[in-house]
Amino acid sequence: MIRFDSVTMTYPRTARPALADVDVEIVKGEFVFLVGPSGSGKSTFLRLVLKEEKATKGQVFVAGRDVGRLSSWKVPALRRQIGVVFQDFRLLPNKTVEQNVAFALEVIGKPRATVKRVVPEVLDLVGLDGKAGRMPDELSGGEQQRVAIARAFVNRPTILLADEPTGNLDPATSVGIMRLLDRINRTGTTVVMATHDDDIVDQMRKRVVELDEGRVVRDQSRGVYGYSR
Ligand SMILES: Nc1ncnc2c1ncn2[C@@H]1O[C@H](COP(=O)(O)OP(=O)(O)OP(=O)(O)O)[C@@H](O)[C@H]1O
Repeated sequence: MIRFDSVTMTYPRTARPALADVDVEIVKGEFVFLVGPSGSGKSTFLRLVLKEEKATKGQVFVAGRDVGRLSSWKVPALRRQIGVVFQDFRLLPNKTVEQNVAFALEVIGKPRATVKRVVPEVLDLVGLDGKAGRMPDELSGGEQQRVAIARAFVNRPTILLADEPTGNLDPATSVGIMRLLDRINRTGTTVVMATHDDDIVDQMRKRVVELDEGRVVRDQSRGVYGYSR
């Protein structure tokens, strides 16, 4: 589903590569934690999957396509297959919960009848039925993250990328968010999550890929967080 073949990525005007000779293969339906110190390259890895950055050397394959060779007009179709969740939720503040989720479908031209049908389904899935009419600032952090996950998942992407999704949440709320990501993973969605949350990684026992200064230093199935931060 995602394959990095000897990928090196160096940002302009920097000396050290953000990713150096990375080889990783993630198959359909896997759940993978990306761990490593700040600046080790986790976000850069996710940006390469989305083609927000381009590999300096090597190849990145997503859903069977070499994204480096993908023409720019095909990038929206690539991104439609990928849901993304961030630490800071990134909801539209002046839209309701329901409108935030619906908007993700409207911008890709889904018919109104489809939007009407699937938005309540996904709000139910993330445990937010009854909150459809609320504004984001009327929700707790955990609820806001559920909206963000609903928005990322409403189009049923094949891949869900999460960049520190529990970074702003307390431990109990984080556990709820992880249960939800696990449930989404069990529907067959490949999940890749960058995190500093050692408790969560240790509890979930999923595959762990550890980066250090842009290199993969560990790739462990049913892994643990494994280093002190
Ligand atoms: N836009 C950019 N321009 C130049 N250098 C960058 C840019 N973005 C990231 N970097 C550098 O690339 C390296 C990897 O950064 P990245 O954000 O991928 O790390 P990270 O593991 O996600 O860190 P964190 O845990 O703090 O989010 C760092 O040295 C960082 O300074």
